[in-house]
Amino acid sequence: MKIALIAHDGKKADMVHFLSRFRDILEKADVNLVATGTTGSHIEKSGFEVEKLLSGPIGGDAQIAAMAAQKELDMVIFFRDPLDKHPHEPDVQMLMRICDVHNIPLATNPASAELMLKSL
Ligand SMILES: O=C(CO)COP(=O)(O)O
Repeated sequence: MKIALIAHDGKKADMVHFLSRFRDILEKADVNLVATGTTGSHIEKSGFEVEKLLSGPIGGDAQIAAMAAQKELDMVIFFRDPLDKHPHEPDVQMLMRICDVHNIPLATNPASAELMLKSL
């Protein structure tokens, strides 16, 4: 089982907090984590093993979308910051579209991500 993790800057602390809350579930389900670069660094610092891709604005979101299109992901958790602007918004939209095209579970906030993890 592979889960992709992405968080905009204003949501990185929320991502780390969220993963810490569900550490048990993630370990029991033998989940492999992959993340965009800066999100991945934060996650790593909190004690998780995670594969780090490029930072989002320079192609990390696109890399995650490519993995989703190739059916390499079981789930995507993307804590977006709806109150901030992002220069790579087209990549963000593309990632979400690809998840829909390939019917990959996508959570964009902690409440939905919690429901998805509890289903593991
Ligand atoms: O920009 C992002 C998502 O759109 C996240 O990228 P980083 O994890 O590298 O900050």
